[in-house]
Amino acid sequence: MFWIGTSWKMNKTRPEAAAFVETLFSAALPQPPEAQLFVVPPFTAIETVKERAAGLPLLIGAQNVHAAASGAYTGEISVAMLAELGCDLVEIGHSERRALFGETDAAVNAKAKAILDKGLRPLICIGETAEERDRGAAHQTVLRQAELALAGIPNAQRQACLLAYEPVWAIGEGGRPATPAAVAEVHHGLKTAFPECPLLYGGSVSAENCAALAALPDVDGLFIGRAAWQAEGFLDIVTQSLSARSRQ
Ligand SMILES: O=C(CO)[C@H](O)COP(=O)(O)O
Repeated sequence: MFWIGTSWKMNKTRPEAAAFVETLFSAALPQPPEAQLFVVPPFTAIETVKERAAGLPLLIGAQNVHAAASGAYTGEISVAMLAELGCDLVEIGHSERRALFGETDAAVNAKAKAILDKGLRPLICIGETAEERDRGAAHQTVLRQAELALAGIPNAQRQACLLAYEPVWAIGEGGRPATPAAVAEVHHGLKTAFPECPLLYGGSVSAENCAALAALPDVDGLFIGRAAWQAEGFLDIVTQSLSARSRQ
């Protein structure tokens, strides 16, 4: 199955989220087992997306969670609260959360376990910085991050864990897209070490490079930011990626 999703980061009001979903109804969306589509709205739009997307083959995620079940954690949200909203998956370990909000590998591991305990899927982001790549430590960095994120999680449960390789230098406006060759190399190493986990690529995925990335043998999905924030862009990438895979 090929996974294709987008995180909206801190973008979209509820009307904007509803409009995105409305556009998806005008397309014939692929379904499992061919593909699994997902969107990861900000917390405030999750319920809107869930309600408006009823009947669509679309999973809904959240962008963060606290590992504790409840308690005095002002500003935080538990897995049970996300499950109650109908979330299917929770993104953790994104480089922006690691760099801007101090999310550690230990926190990612605790969150992954809490997410799995409630029957949701963790979407675990990993990726090396430009400095780590330049000194030849890209493989070592992502293998360490994945190992720490999955520590103590048995193989049977790892199948529910999505890994997203997102090199930090490839993310966002200032990012430079990773070449398919660079993605293939890192994905091969990760797939060899963690064969149970579906492995997605993210970081400047676009209409221009999605087909080449989707065609790579160790890429089980694409995790898209800016290029999929408009529904038309998302649908274009879905169509191109799946037809690239069908040509393999
Ligand atoms: O999280 C991401 C995908 O949703 C990632 O940060 C990539 O963002 P993009 O570079 O804007 O595609």
